Amino acid sequence: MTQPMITMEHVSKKYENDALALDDVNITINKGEFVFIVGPSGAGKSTFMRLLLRETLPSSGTVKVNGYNISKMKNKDVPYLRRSLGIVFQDYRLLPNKTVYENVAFAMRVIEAPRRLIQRSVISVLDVVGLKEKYRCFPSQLSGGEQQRVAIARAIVNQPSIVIADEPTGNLDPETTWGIMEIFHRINQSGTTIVMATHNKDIVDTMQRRVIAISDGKIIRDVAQGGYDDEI
Ligand SMILES: Nc1ncnc2c1ncn2[C@@H]1O[C@H](COP(=O)(O)OP(=O)(O)OP(=O)(O)O)[C@@H](O)[C@H]1O
Repeated sequence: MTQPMITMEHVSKKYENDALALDDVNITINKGEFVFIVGPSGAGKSTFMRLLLRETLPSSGTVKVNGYNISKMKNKDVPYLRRSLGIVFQDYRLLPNKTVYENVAFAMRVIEAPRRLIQRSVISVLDVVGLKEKYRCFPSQLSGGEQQRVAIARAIVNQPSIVIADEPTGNLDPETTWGIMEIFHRINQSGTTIVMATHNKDIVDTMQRRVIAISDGKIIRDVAQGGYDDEI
């Protein structure tokens, strides 16, 4: 049974300087999909991702994420939307003065999860990303790939139904990139929807998942299974 997690209907986004970043975008992303958002620099990928997080609002059209209508929802509900999403950035964004354990636990403390549940969940997700042994380390003691794995653990610890990743392997070497993609693959296998913006042709070509290509703010290709730029 298909269950829409993200829908965009006739979505356009014009910034104050009149730049048209998205132009009549229509898409549906269903539960369990793994979707790559690709396109050249300036195409509108980041704008697309920021709309999902409600970091910006559409100029027209309707964006729905996890049952929330991005334009109509109340400000007080924005934290609930964001907590229902796991978010991974290119630059990890870990808290430098907290340990690996504390960085991940923090995401559960803010929702006031019980202490026992926090302990159990943090250890479990650190195991998923292969960093259980490093729980006492600080981010500065880890490699870039390890830091990104902590960021992924933090993103999934509250069991989000959607993980949104903006260029998550952008700072990593090819070998480390594959380790990270393997983790995203496993998270997706467990039923979590994944939306990932990337410039990395190699990973898109190899993974053969849904590809949505944006150029000049328009969707120019949307294939259920494909590579970075085949058919263009
Ligand atoms: N805050 C903003 N104010 C004004 N214009 C913006 C803003 N953010 C993006 N734009 C413009 O909107 C268009 C799309 O930008 P966007 O950042 O979404 O592209 P992108 O595909 O993510 O690019 P990149 O791959 O380089 O990150 C560009 O023309 C950009 O200059």
